[in-house]
Amino acid sequence: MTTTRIAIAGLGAIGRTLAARIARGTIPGTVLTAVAARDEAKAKAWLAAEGIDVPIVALADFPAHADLAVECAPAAIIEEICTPMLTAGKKVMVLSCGALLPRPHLMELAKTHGGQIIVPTGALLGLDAVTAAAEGTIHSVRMITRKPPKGLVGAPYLVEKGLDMDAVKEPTLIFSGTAREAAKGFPANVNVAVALSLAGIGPDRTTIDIWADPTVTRNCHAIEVDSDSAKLSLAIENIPSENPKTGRITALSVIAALRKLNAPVRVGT
Ligand SMILES: NC(=O)C1=CN([C@@H]2O[C@H](COP(=O)(O)OP(=O)(O)OC[C@H]3O[C@@H](n4cnc5c(N)ncnc54)[C@H](O)[C@@H]3O)[C@@H](O)[C@H]2O)C=CC1
Ligand SMILES: O=C([O-])CC(=O)C(=O)O
Repeated sequence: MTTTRIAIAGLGAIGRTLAARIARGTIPGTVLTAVAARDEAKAKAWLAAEGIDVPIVALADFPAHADLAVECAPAAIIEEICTPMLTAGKKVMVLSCGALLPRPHLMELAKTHGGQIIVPTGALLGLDAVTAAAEGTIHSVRMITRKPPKGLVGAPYLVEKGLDMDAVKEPTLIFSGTAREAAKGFPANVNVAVALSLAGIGPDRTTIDIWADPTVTRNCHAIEVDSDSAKLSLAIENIPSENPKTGRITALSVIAALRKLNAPVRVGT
């Protein structure tokens, strides 16, 4: 079996789950060869406590260590992670996929050097069926997201509009627009809408309503797709991880995607 050397950028809610699983050897065909962290001392202590023996390296040095980097860091540093790997013709699995929209040059870089940007299903569902439907004609894609107000705190859109999530006492529609606009206003909250748009009809035709809803404890996403091959009605209720903005299933989606890389049997598109 081929072995893919993996580097992880960001040891937060997603990165730590992922690092522990790969290092334990539970994903055949993968080996953890490097990590990058903002706080090196904290990362070193965590790696030691977990018994993970892997170097902490600069993002620029990832290509020397890995075939594939998993980006699970703040959206703002996507360039620092993707540029060296893609220039070296390597692969990057991107969780902060909303940050790809204003940076089409990263996709060009992948094309020019024979690298690849992989956007996993992440905290969503149904991208298999949406990509299949996109091979025919999709008429519309609509998403409705409901999150507990604390899962939205800090979003630039809320800051700009002066919306206080502590003051929300009943379900409140706080945003309605395209996936592209949502990615700008909520870069750490609705990467899922961008993944959906990239699978289907693009960020300017995919629409999303975002509700701050104190009656829910999970991050809930509902999707309606109308196409010439199928009508899809999908829903997922994500249990938040230690990061209230991020569903627990996100790291598991990355693990499932990594397992498929070199598996002798591969299920799903
Ligand atoms: N595509 C999807 O379905 C989903 C995407 N996400 C996105 O994935 C990303 C990661 O999410 P979480 O793990 O929950 O975030 P997190 O905030 O728990 O972890 C991010 C980590 O990156 C580290 N970091 C910051 N600057 C760094 C640097 N220069 N180099 C290396 N590490 C650095 C931080 O110290 C932190 O440990 C976020 O952008 C989030 O919005 C989250 C959930 C679903
Ligand atoms: O976990 C979720 O429900 C979705 C999320 O944070 C994102 O799309 O960035």
